[in-house]
Amino acid sequence: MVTYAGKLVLAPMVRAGELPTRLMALAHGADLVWSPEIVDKKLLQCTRRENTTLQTVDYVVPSKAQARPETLVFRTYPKLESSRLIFQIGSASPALAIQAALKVINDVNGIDINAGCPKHFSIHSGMGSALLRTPDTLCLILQELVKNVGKPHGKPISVKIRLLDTEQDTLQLVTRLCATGIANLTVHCRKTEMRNREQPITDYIAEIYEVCRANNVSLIVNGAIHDRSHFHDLQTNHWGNSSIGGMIAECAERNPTVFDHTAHVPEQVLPWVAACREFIQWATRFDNHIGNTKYMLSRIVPGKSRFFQYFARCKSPGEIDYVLKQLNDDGDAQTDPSEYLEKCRAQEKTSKNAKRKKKQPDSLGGDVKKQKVVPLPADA
Ligand SMILES: Cc1cc2nc3c(=O)[nH]c(=O)nc-3n(C[C@H](O)[C@H](O)[C@H](O)COP(=O)(O)O)c2cc1C
Repeated sequence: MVTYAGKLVLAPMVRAGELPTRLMALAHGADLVWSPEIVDKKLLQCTRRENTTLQTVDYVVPSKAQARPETLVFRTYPKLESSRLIFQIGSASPALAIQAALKVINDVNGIDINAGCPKHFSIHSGMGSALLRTPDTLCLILQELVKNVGKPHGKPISVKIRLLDTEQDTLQLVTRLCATGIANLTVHCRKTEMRNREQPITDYIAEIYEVCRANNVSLIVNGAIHDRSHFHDLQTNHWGNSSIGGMIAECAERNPTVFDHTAHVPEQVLPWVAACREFIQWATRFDNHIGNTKYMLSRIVPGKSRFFQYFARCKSPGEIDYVLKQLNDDGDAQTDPSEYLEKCRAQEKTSKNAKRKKKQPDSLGGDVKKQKVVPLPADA
C-alpha cells in the first residue's frame, strides 16, 4: 500500500497534471503524483479502454454524434505510474464519490478528495473548498470511501484541504477528518480567499501534525515549495520533522524537473530549454492533446522568450516539432520559424476553402456565397 510520510509529490492540477507532466515529474524523482481533479459525474460517463498502441489505460466519454471524436478524460501509463498514482475526485455526494472511485480503483493507488479548490468548476454544486463549509458531508464522503473502497481494495483514502479562518477552526476540522479513517491529509496552507501569490501561513504546522500523528494519519504540506532542496530545508529548519511530506504545484507546472535530487541539466543549457525539450518528448510519446501541450509550453517557456509566441502560433504536433528544432541551448532561435508558421496558416486556409467549396451544393448554379440566407421557420 502507498505511504505518504515524508514524500515530495506532484500536486493535483487541472490541465497541468495530465500524463506527460506526471511522467516527467516521476522521471525526475517525484515520489507520488496526483491526477487533476475529475468530477464524479464526469468519470461515471466514461468507458475504460486499454490503449494497446500507447500501452495506456484511457477513460473516455464516447462521442454523442457519429464522426465526432470521443473525449479523453483521463489517461494513465501503468508501466511508470503504477504504485505512485493518486486519483483526485471532485464530489459532494458520498454515493457518487463511491461509484466514481470504484470505477478507477484498479488503475490507481489511492483516492483523494478535493476539499480545497476555490475555482468555480470545483465549488459549484458544493465540491472543492465548498466542502470546508459542510464538514458533515465531507466527513461522510471520506468515511464511506474508506469503508466501501479503501478497505475492500487495500488502497488509501486521503483529502486535500485549505486552512480555515482560525487555527482553532482548522485544528477542529483536522481532528474530525483524522477520525474518518483516512490515511493522509494534505493541507494547502492558504485560506480559501488567498491567492497563490500570497505567502502561505505556516505558523501552526506542528500543531496540525500532532493531531495527524495521534490518529496515525500522515501529513503533506502544500504552498510555495520550490523544489527538492527547498523541501529538505523546510523539513530540517522550519518544520523540524522529516515525516511531513511536501506537495508542489506551480513550480512543478513551470518546470516538472523540480523534484530532482540533483540537477541534471548541463550547465550550458538553460533549465527551461531542457524542460521544454523533454516535455515535448513525453507529450509526443503519449499523443498528448495539442491544446494541453501548448498550455504546458506557455507555462514552461518564459513570457519574454520569442518561443513563447512561436509555440502559441503552432496548431499541430508537427509544427511544435519544427519550432522546437529552432530552439538552441541559450533559448535563442537558430532560424526564425515565423515564415514556416505563416506558410502553415496559408496552407490551412487554402485547404479549408477547398473543403468548403466541396461541401457547397452547386445544383442551384452560380456563386453560393451570393445566395441570400433564408432563416429557418421559428418552429423548425
Ligand atoms: C493550474 C492549476 C490547477 C490546479 N488544479 C487543482 C486541482 O485539480 N485540485 C486541487 O486540489 N488543487 C488544484 N490546484 C491547487 C494546487 O494543487 C495547489 O494547492 C496550489 O497551487 C498551491 O500550491 P503551490 O503554492 O505549490 O502552487 C491547482 C493549481 C494550479 C496552479
